[in-house]
Amino acid sequence: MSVIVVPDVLLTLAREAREQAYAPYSRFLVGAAVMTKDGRRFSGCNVENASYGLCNCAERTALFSAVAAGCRPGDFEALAVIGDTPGPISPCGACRQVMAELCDEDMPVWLGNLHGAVQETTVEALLPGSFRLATAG
Ligand SMILES: O=c1ccn([C@H]2C[C@H](O)[C@@H](CO)O2)c(=O)[nH]1
Repeated sequence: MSVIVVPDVLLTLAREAREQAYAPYSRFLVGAAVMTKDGRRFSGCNVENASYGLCNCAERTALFSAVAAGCRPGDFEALAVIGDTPGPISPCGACRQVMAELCDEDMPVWLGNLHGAVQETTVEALLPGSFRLATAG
């Protein structure tokens, strides 16, 4: 079964998740939301730490929540991300690699900001030639 997902639904979820961000160090709040092909939705925010390298981005929080609920590569339909950026937010390299592992290459990714900007891209466009192991999947 596959569902039709529109950007607005996921961007709204991402915006709501952003309100939960724990970002006392950067003060840069980010929200993300992912929808599965069978219609389940998972959201996430960035979670920072005094040991800065442990900070987790909103995109990975959302995707890892989905995996913790049983989702696996191939299960995802779309992802949305929102941050307070002048233009559409640009996911970091680590999150692009995680998307490449878990999501289909042609899966839509909607990148927004608080002012209504929305850029549609894909997992492959965000990270061409991502690292893969033959054993994954
Ligand atoms: O796409 C992005 C970019 C940054 N951050 C977080 C990481 C860190 O907590 C803060 C500043 O980089 O924003 C995200 O969650 N997603």
